[in-house]
Amino acid sequence: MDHRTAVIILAGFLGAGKTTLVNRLLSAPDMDGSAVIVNDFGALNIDAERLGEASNAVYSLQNGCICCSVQNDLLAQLESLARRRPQLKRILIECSGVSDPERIIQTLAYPRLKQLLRLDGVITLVDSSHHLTLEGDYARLARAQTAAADVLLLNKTDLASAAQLDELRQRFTRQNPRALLHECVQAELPDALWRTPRHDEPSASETAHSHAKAHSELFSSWHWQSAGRFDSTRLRRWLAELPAALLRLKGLIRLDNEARPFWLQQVGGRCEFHPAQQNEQPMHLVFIAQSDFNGQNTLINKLESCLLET
Ligand SMILES: Nc1nc2c(ncn2[C@@H]2O[C@H](COP(=O)(O)OP(=O)(O)OP(=O)(O)O)[C@@H](O)[C@H]2O)c(=O)[nH]1
Repeated sequence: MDHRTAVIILAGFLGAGKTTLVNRLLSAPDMDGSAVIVNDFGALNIDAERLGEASNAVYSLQNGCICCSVQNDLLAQLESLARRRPQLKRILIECSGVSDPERIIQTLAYPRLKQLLRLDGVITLVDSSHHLTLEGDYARLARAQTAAADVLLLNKTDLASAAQLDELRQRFTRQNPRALLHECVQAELPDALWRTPRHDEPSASETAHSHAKAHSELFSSWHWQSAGRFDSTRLRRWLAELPAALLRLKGLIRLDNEARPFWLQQVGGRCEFHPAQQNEQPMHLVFIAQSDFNGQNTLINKLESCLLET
């Protein structure tokens, strides 16, 4: 019998629904004895903050990507978790939206981790409404994410057309025929797809991939904080005019006279607010844009003009 702690890697491009899936898995009945490592590319780990509201088994790795700049931190975190908590059943690794999961598979193949951990599977989420619009290096990164998958979750089917779904099915059947394809909304994943191990032991050839381009060449990220609160009408107007080169925006905001803060989520031209738990923190937002985007100052100036006067 294999007594090593199981590891499941959750990957997928920015905003595909990884945190939505982790949230769902955290409330599954047999998730006791599981831990989640959450990586965010930005300087603030919004995903870990959001998940931390639901579970105290969440560990954060931030300010870089676990597939490259904070890969050593991942190795140390995994080793420390497995040694400190040998009774741990499972570790979920939520990659940042810019991670290449093959690099994480490579990390798990290090002998000192391999004796403690076994990789059960790579689940890659795809934003079905947005995936086909990715181009160039962004499309290549998304392709690396889907190529590494044992299970491919076509998420956000509520936002995708029948033609988009058809093209995605054909594309993935061609590109990664060994992956199980599942279509869903809000990352709804049947238990059998994540409870059943699917990944073969990583081999040397499998781990010999090279990185196409450094993340800093593709993405820029910055964060913003304020002790104030927004006028919701002005903020909504600002959100409606965000440039396409801004790939992801998320964080904690306060609106008008509302007592509770909200989690703001913006991706693929869509925006959502979800109530946050009691949170004493000031507003803070993380931005991830294409590296050639140079409108950061204008964007922030306009954002600050949405603040209520104090
Ligand atoms: N309409 C729709 N929205 C969804 C679905 N799944 C997730 N979302 C929304 O998409 C946004 C991004 O979801 P997340 O789960 O945060 O995505 P993520 O992959 O963790 O994002 P990053 O970590 O920033 O890459 C949130 O506003 C979700 O509520 C879906 O099936 N349909």
